Amino acid sequence: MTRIALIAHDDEKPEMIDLAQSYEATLSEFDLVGTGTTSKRIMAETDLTVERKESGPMGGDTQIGAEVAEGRMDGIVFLRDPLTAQPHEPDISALLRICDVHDVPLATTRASAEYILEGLAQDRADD
Ligand SMILES: O=C(CO)COP(=O)(O)O
Repeated sequence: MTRIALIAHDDEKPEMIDLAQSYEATLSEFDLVGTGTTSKRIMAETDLTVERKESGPMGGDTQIGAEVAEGRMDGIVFLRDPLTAQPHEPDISALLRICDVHDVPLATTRASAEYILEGLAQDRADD
């Protein structure tokens, strides 16, 4: 099953919720995983089930990066806050890097996320 990760920094969580609500039917066909607070918010505000990892600053990005390294992840939506420094910046950089290494689709904006979700849904329909 197509497995994707949903991650959003605090300022981007409203955008992530809006994306999850807009694409709820599509996302419901996927196996979803996310960082702690992002997952909790999505589950509170949609009917989606998201496997909860640790919160980002506590290692959630690293856990998701490990799944990328293991070849378990088909795509990542990571809505980053480009204007606020994060204490776990090394973890964030590592996640972006490991997606590059394994050529896993990674969206860091709403517009690119929509392309990835639609592309993965199309791949699924073609299977
Ligand atoms: O910090 C994050 C990603 O780097 C997101 O973590 P939360 O979803 O727990 O807020």
